Amino acid sequence: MNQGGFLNITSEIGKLKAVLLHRPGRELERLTPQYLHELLFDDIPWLKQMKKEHDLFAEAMKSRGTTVYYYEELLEEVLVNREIRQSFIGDIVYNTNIANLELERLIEEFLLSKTPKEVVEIAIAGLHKNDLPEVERELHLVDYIKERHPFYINPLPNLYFTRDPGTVIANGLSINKMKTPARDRETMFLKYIYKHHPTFKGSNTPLWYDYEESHSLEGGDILVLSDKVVAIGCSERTSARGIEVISQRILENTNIEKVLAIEIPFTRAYMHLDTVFTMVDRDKFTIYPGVESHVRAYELTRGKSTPKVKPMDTLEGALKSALKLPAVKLIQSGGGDEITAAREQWNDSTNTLAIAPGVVVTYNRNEASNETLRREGVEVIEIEGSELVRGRGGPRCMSMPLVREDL
Ligand SMILES: NC(=O)NCCC[C@H](N)C(=O)O
Repeated sequence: MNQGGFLNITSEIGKLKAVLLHRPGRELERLTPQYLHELLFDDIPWLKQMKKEHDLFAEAMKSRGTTVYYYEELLEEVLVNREIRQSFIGDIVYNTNIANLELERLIEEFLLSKTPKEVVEIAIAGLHKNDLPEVERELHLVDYIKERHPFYINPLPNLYFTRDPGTVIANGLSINKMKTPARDRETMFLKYIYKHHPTFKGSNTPLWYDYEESHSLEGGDILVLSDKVVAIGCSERTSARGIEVISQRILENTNIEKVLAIEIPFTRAYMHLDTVFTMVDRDKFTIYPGVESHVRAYELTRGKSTPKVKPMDTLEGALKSALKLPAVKLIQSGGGDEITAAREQWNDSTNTLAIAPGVVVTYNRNEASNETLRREGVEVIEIEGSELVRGRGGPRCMSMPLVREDL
């Protein structure tokens, strides 16, 4: 069924051929202590170092044959067309909640005077109130009340976690519905790329989910385990109904026969399934031991209008049965020490990115977890992540695979 189109993801571990990234930019320099929580950060990274680390991350993939695409370049190419640019600017302004038509018009005019590159930059880094040229206008109540908020357009510091707004499943794309307002606008960019970029558009690229739907679904929760099985975490960010809706669609329209819904504790430290559990080889997974006993798995199969649900006894049993494997290995992160495991999980030890079967990219700081993976026969490519990690995501979070070789 996977024919035509550019996108193809039929596993978590097939050789990675193309990936979508975002190189951290000026949006990170707009984080202040006051807005950290709202913008889903716990700390303020150093951008210059972050960029170096991100470039080395991209290089690690390129040197193994992966083509790297960047959000800002694709968007810029799309926005060269004036009509599309106008519509994009209209959508950005509409989504700002400025609630003042005159001001909205001024911002729209300001953005229309910018080049496609500048528009992309503002769309991602935000528009500080000081950046809009002063014009005489009557002040409305909303101007006074919202006066202290520094931005007309909020920055999107989480965009470098490209995993979350979009997910390729089989030959189609899910443009996800983000749970929090801080990340809402990220998904709109993907819609423009999907609709208008020559590499991505095409009638044979189905859309499995749309950000305009009502139930949250984030990419960090979606793991394409094989051409027949997808796992979706039910988490702080991804709703049970969102899982049902997308599952029924992929069960009806692809070769996928089962979706494993994996319930994890709803808490910030484990915001998505991939912060505690990732696939590293055909029958190997890494898992944060602190979460193992709290995880519940449900097997979903195609139903009439919504999937049939079967609760499973254990995660291990559910994986074995769905993947039709005689055994699976759950590799515990942290090298068997409870404190080390918790510390390293906070720094994304279990957020591995497989770039081929049994070959993963991880942060070098998670020494015990990396060592454990190696002992289990996994090749570990370490990258520096002292600044990148401050946004609370690892190599898997920072990548949106577009094309993998089938296994
Ligand atoms: N897949 C992931 O777990 N992504 C990490 C997202 C971190 C970001 N600061 C967030 O809270 O959404």
